[in-house]
Amino acid sequence: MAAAAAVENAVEAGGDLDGGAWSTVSRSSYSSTAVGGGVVAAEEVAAEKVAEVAEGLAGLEIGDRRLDKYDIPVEVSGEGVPPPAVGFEGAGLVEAVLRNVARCGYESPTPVQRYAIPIALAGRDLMACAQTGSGKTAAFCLPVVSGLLAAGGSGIGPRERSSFNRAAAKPRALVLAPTRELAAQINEEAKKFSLQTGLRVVVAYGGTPMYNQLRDLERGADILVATPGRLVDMVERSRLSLEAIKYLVMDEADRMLDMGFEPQIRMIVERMNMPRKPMRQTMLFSATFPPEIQRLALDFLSNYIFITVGRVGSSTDLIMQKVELLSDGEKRGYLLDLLQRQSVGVANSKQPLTLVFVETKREADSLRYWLYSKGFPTTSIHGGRTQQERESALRSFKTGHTPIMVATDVASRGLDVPNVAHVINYDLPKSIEDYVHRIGRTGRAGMAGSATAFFTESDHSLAKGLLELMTEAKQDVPDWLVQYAARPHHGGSSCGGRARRSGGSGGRDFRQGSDYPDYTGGGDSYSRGGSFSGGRGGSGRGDRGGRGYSGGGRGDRGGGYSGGGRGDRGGGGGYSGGDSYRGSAPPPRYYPSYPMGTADINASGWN
Ligand SMILES: Nc1ncnc2c1ncn2[C@@H]1O[C@H](COP(=O)(O)OP(=O)(O)OP(=O)(O)O)[C@@H](O)[C@H]1O
Repeated sequence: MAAAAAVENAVEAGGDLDGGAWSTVSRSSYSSTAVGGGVVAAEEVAAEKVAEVAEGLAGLEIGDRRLDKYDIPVEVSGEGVPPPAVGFEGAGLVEAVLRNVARCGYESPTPVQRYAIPIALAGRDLMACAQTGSGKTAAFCLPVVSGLLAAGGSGIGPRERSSFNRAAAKPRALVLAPTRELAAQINEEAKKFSLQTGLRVVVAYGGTPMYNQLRDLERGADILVATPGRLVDMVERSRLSLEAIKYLVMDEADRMLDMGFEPQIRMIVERMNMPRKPMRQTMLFSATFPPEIQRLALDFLSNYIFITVGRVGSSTDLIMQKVELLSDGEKRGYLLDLLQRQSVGVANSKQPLTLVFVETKREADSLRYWLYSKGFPTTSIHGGRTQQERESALRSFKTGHTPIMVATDVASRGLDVPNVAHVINYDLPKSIEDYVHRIGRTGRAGMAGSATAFFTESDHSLAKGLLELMTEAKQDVPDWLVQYAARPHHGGSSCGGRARRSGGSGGRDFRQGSDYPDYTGGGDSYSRGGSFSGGRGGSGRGDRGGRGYSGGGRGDRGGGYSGGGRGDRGGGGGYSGGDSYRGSAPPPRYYPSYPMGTADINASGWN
């Protein structure tokens, strides 16, 4: 185990090395050990199931982009909604930004971009919910960059922030993200879209010395991308002022507003010197938006427009989802077999990029060493590693040096690693939202991907959510999952029933629920798309017909699903299905479990 760790450390240390670090343990030796070394009792696992999963993976056309897969219904609600853009040229972006869009090779906008860009350029607040990998980053970056350029000038000239006077930097746009890696990634994207515009994009996140980031800020910042903790620190040291903020964006907004981050977000937005909400423009983006979070977000938004691409929290059908019923004792053997089989038939027995999610930091390390000892080049990313180790691990994974990465939820949101072929939920997450984000690390930007979940008895409370999600994404659902979903479950920490509320009242914008008193009910609400025609009740799914799935066109949003209940949350309910809030009592707050099973957000690695 120690030897494996030493080897991997050497690899990670040289994540971007040429073959140097690898000369100690060659890739081919891994492969041959892996293939020949199926020492763990493969007979303990259902071999034919493994073969089926591996086969499915082999059949994926990973290199074949299908951006049309995102052409699914878009619903927009709110007052005075600007019409969607047809192409980037007609979206109202300034010329310099259009040039950068072309440099990125984007030919046409994805649906969330088509709708969000004109709304953002019109100066409207926005809550946008679109599937993982569907281009939300550009959907907020492009209008922000364009808007800043159109407004002219730079927020702060370098002279004002020389290291002599140490005046606080005053960015005009702030993008908040929950993890350091995601902040770094958004920073890179924003830089691409700001190329040759004169705008400066600066990033600030924890885990690294502040000194360099402060130096960078002092040189001027038009757009600041930050994690909340580091941002608060910089403001408190008077090195950063939020008084000039015109644009506030929260990426992974439901995570930013959940119990872990909400206090920091409130401090940043409400108690520092940021302009009040009608004076700034606020935009929230995520692939999932539980209604209780939508409600909470009202504090930050002003007369906003709500966009949803597909259903709130849905997953793209670019991802082939499988779920396997296992006992805890079977997991390792099954995983090993799966990994061995997925490299069979691939040139040099090379492993496709595979992300394995586990629940704890400890399990991440343990599994990483174990896989290493079995001959698989594996790295890990979790909050217990130093930032340098985390970045090195991510690099090593991206470049394929260690094509298997064991991760906790620190890697579940936002990370855009091209060509991740397979996401394995070795441990299922506590909530279906986290599941949606995790599997969304594959099947991005129109590429196909595969996701396998190891379901054990203790995941019972997630069954209903999984069933609904997989059914909606037109996946094959095993009978045992249907049975689990039908059985009542008690207690447990999962919130599987929470997330997959179907639109009992038909609306996904929670303002359309009957208990939202301030909403006039007016405004423009319309939907586009329509590829949901036919629903799912019929074709091949009749076996579940008696289970309350109404199917049938778009009515499937409102009908069949019973909602899942909130009993597991102890609050006793209030939700009766649908995204609308129906209880008369104040809503229970959304208290998700922390990614690493700790209540300390810093220790968890989320910031
Ligand atoms: N219009 C476009 N044409 C082609 N590729 C695009 C377009 N817009 C975005 N992409 C690419 O799609 C990939 C996914 O985009 P992005 O990371 O913004 O997704 P996302 O919706 O934020 O996902 P997540 O919910 O996981 O954070 C990126 O590699 C990005 O470069």
